[in-house]
Amino acid sequence: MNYKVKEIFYTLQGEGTHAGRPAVFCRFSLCNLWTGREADRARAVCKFCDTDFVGTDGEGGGKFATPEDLADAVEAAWPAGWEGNRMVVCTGGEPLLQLDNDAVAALKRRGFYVAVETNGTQIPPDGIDWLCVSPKIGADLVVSGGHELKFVYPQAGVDPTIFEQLDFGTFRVQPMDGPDIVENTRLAVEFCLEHPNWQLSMQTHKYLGIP
Ligand SMILES: C[S@@+](CC[C@H](N)C(=O)[O-])C[C@H]1O[C@@H](n2cnc3c(N)ncnc32)[C@H](O)[C@@H]1O
Ligand SMILES: Nc1nc2[nH]cc(C(=O)O)c2c(=O)[nH]1
Ligand code: SF4
Ligand SMILES: [Mg+2]
Repeated sequence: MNYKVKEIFYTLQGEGTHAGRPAVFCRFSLCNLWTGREADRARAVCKFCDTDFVGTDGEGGGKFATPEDLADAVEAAWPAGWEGNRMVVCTGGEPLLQLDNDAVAALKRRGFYVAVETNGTQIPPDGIDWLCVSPKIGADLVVSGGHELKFVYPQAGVDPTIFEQLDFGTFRVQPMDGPDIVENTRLAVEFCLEHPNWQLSMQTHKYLGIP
């Protein structure tokens, strides 16, 4: 596998259960639900993406020929001298188009807690420590369980409670960023207050002004 990676950078996990935790982000190129080109956004399955995942030209990005090369690049982004508390968030684009058993194993050999952000359309590899699934209306959800379900809300008028039958440890709504972020945040708060088995996920990095 030749891994194509847009960028690798060190920051705080901004979203979900692990918000606030230092982590290396490995953003894989490519997604199956959008080309990443603005000209294609209106006809994409996933139209609200907030991320540039095209190419390999970001900070720390590139093409990595082997799992070891990929894991070396992730390790190089972790602060020198810190053996403990290592965490990597594999995201994208859609990371599970590329992240395979060997890459997860190589990251774990370097002591990383391996978290994944996925749209749920691909079967995950073995060994993932934290699987966060963010379903997209209009795409086939093939993952039926994980640690965290994080539904961008509101989305196509769909009631998030349809996902409650799935086997996830925690259920969250995350306000859809874009022109309606203020109203979407109000709606997400209201949804949680009316469904106490759901929690709010904020994109805290956007408020903090960090990547
Ligand atoms: C850019 S995606 C990459 C990982 C994967 N393709 C996915 O969709 O889960 C990372 C996270 O950002 C969320 N996201 C993307 N665009 C968003 C937006 N406009 N507002 C809020 N969350 C968004 C996704 O749902 C996902 O949870
Ligand atoms: N700080 C920070 N936290 C994040 N959590 C999920 C992200 C993503 O793009 O997948 C993300 C991101 O882009 N930045
Ligand atoms: S599935 Fe994820 S990476 Fe792909 S377009 Fe949607 S939010 Fe962006
Ligand atoms: Mg992001």
